[in-house]
Amino acid sequence: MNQDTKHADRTGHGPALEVTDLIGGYSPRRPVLHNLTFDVRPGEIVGLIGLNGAGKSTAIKHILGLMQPHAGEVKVNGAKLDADPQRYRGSIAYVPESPVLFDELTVDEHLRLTGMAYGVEASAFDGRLEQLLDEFHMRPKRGAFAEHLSKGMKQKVMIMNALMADPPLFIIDEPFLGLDPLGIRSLLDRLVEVKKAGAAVLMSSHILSTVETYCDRYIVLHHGRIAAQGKLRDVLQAAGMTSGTLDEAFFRLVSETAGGGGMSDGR
Ligand SMILES: Nc1ncnc2c1ncn2[C@@H]1O[C@H](COP(=O)(O)OP(=O)(O)OP(=O)(O)O)[C@@H](O)[C@H]1O
Repeated sequence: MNQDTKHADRTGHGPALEVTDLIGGYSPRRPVLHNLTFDVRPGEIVGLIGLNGAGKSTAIKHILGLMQPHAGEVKVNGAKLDADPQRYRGSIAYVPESPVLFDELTVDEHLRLTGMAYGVEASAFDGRLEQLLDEFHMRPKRGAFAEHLSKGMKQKVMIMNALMADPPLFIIDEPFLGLDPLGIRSLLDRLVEVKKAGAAVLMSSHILSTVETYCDRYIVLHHGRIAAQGKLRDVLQAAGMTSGTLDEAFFRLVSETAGGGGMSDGR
């Protein structure tokens, strides 16, 4: 199958991720997320941005199915978690902010485990493994136990696992922490590739210049609400600006004294 149509065929024509009126948080009496509605479609990278404590990780935990919505719903690849957990979970690869690896497994073994968990065919596995080892400069470490890797190398293994799984939806939380400049470049190059191949990517990051350059749309979370979403012009408009950078618009939106926090649902 042609790379360009592969993910689109797997996901049909609907969004890879659909979040509707999501209210959520850690206690039903004190919701952290208030009526979040957004989607991520095949072939796009969407940036999720917000200050510390805005609710980005909480939103991601709801999307991953680690937390139950108080109200509203999340669909991945057209499926709700309770209705079709296999399709839901099998459609997501998640790269967390802090790497989570098995200390006693090697780099190769992690990738093999991921390949098996996501049903990667043996014929595709070897090619992907060799390519990832080269792209992330991890060939010399392929036999090393995870506990003997540096912090950035551990993060690279998490990213390589996600790329090995090659799912319709990538959820990536602050991926640049700890990565060296070559690692950041490799990741960004690959995100552009997977997007072109029809995957959907939701990426949370505080590096707004990179988010602006690489993301097709943005979601600005502020105090658990969507303060703006859409393309740069939509975010600028929500911030009361007609031109400027994402960074400038973001600053206006989240700075209480500047009268930020206006709502917009532009696409
Ligand atoms: N385990 C938890 N139990 C209770 N409240 C939590 C828990 N984790 C986070 N919170 C609260 O939820 C709110 C949103 O936090 P969240 O971790 O989603 O923010 P974030 O946007 O990911 O921030 P950061 O940029 O710092 O990672 C904060 O008020 C935080 O204190």
